Amino acid sequence: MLQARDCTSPASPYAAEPVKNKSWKKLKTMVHWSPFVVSFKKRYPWVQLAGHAGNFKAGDYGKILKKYCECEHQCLESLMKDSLLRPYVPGYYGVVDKDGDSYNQMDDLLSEFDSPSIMDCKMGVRTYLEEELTKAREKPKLRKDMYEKMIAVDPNAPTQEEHEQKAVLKPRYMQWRETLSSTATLGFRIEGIRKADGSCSTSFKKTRLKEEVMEALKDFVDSNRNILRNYLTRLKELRAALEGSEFFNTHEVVGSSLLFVHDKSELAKVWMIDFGKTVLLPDHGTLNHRVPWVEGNREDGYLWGMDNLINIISQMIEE
Ligand SMILES: O=P(O)(O)O[C@H]1[C@H](O)[C@@H](OP(=O)(O)O)[C@H](OP(=O)(O)O)[C@@H](OP(=O)(O)O)[C@H]1O
Ligand SMILES: Nc1ncnc2c1ncn2[C@@H]1O[C@H](COP(=O)(O)OP(=O)(O)O)[C@@H](O)[C@H]1O
Repeated sequence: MLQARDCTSPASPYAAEPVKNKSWKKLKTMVHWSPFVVSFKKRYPWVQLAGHAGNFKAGDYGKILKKYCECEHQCLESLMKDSLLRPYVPGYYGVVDKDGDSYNQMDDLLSEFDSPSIMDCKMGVRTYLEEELTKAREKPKLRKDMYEKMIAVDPNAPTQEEHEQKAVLKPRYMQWRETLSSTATLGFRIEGIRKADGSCSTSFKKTRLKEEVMEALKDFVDSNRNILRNYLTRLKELRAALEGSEFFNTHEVVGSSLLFVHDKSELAKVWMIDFGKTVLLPDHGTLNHRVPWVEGNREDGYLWGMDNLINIISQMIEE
């Protein structure tokens, strides 16, 4: 597991000067935090565990700004009207313009915690939209960056042809990531963890087996069963809310994460985040979220992943 020294910094919503990142460039290997909290009474480092670099800035008190995405804006607006799911997503406060860019303003989920430990779990069996598959067939776009990311993990993963092209197609890369991790077999994967002691890791790309996931979760909560119990209660409540939610039943939820946050008071909560690839189904369609995906049915395996996550945590509590 990577230690804090392996995690690069800074670039934070609270940094006095934005770091000159190639914005939109992926951040995956970075966990950044900064002590430059300007708009908060209580000073705490803000952590971005995954996602696109340069995507976040500080918002009003207790709020953050995430680079505007129309899809996410629409979802968050609908979610604010979904009484069942609203408690499980960051409160949304509309679009804000800052320094020439537009942002979605939402609650900072870390603000109620004292030195929080954080985990990002990407939900579902599929991490790309069906339309990305169609696009890749109609207009194949070779991705050198994804080839580079692939060989960094496993130099033998690309095919002969991919080696020659030094590039791969996006769905191929995404599927490879799904089968390498627990996405394909458990319906969720750990993307990153930052613990209260400052240690952080995004090295879960090969965390695939149930036992490996359990090991990572155990380390995340420092073997504290009370915290696990609190997470379990929250996850079960969230699952019940999802099953009854109009929004959830009518949307394909892809690439969305559960953000786990706890602190030493044993307060432990989970929220749904990242709705950049969550889309309303056409023609009043609905999804079951548990049946296997076959191209065309748009199933995402979200609830199947949730069931597995709940079972794993239950087993950890019993053991
Ligand atoms: O995690 P790694 O292996 O770095 O791969 C990333 C993630 O899957 C991103 O999903 P997420 O944003 O949910 O983390 C995805 O962004 P999209 O959401 O745009 O599909 C990136 O696609 P590109 O942005 O096309 O590079 C892809 O390169
Ligand atoms: N509302 C929030 N409150 C606190 N942290 C957040 C919030 N939204 C996102 N984050 C942090 O930022 C990371 C990336 O968020 P995400 O929405 O997945 O970005 P992207 O769309 O760039 O993938 C998460 O793993 C989490 O650490």
